[in-house]
Amino acid sequence: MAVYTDVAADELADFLKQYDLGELLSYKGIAEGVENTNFLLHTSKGSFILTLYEKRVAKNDLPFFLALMTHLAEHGVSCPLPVKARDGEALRELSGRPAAIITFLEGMWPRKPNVAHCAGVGEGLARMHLAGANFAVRRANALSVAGWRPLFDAASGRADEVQPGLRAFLATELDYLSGGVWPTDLPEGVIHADLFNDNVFFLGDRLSGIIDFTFACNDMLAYDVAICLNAWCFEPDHSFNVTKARAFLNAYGRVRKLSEAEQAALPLLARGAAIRFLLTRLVDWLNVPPGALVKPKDPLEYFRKLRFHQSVTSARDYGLMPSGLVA
Ligand SMILES: Nc1ncnc2c1ncn2[C@@H]1O[C@H](COP(=O)(O)OP(=O)(O)OP(=O)(O)O)[C@@H](O)[C@H]1O
Ligand SMILES: N[C@@H](CCO)C(=O)O
Repeated sequence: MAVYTDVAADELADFLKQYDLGELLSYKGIAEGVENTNFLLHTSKGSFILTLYEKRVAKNDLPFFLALMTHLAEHGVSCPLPVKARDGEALRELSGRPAAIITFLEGMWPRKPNVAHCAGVGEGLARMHLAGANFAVRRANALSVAGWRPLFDAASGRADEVQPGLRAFLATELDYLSGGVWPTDLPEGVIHADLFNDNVFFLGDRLSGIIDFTFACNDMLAYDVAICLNAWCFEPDHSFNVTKARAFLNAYGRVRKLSEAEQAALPLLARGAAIRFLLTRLVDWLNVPPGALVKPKDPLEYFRKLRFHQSVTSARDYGLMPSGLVA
């Protein structure tokens, strides 16, 4: 459970006086997520999510995230809307942390994603990419190639405690990916950058909402596709499910066609996406804050995914046909 920062009831009731959200009826820490502290609030005006932004989120970036959610919601993406306080500002401070309240979305994230969920997320991701096209604020991706080396440096000394040989494996892969192969000329835009199954809500098989924009940034759109291939198209035993990948990529391509260059870059982008999550998970695994109610995620899941992508020779291995995406 990710509650790094506790908030007392009277402190929260005081905080809510800045809003027009009625009386606080109840609140509780949310038993999911690893990055930030989240509370579910019930007030006399409805249900809301209160987020206290923690370690990996830079305060300067928060206006970007909040403005992006507002922009996307106004352009047809089902995502939370930041709630403004009476002074017109959504970004505030609580318990010494930057904090914001956002609207509550109905739905459940799929614990066992099926092919229909993968198609839903493909369509939803592409729609989000199109809706973000005219968003004017920019934020660089702090967790792209240049951001991986510091993570490696932070974790490498103890990487072999997690798995013998992991340090050397990561060093070799990092040298390869940062040695000039990483694409620089693919179409860019606003990407979610963390669209895992716990960040996509469904009602049945229908996508009902996308949450958690705290890694959103400007980067290659196809990199977001590669992140989703990693997050959605493997089975619990870590085997790649090409049926899910094909459903995901086809659904994406029906809304926004991937160019030939984007398709060709997918195996490399998928390797980059895999090492990014392997590294952040490794750092978190080795550094659980004392007393924090959080269950760190398994870094070795991404070691296995990375090994798979290293064996991929073309996007055909992801179920793509050379003639294009639309089946
Ligand atoms: N707008 C929302 N509507 C409904 N539930 C929400 C909303 N935002 C967050 N939640 C709930 O809170 C949980 C954690 O939220 P979130 O994924 O944003 O946490 P995080 O720690 O910031 O992220 P993560 O670890 O996924 O990067 C979600 O799984 C969901 O149950
Ligand atoms: N989605 C990330 C955690 C939040 O960044 C992971 O599964 O490693």
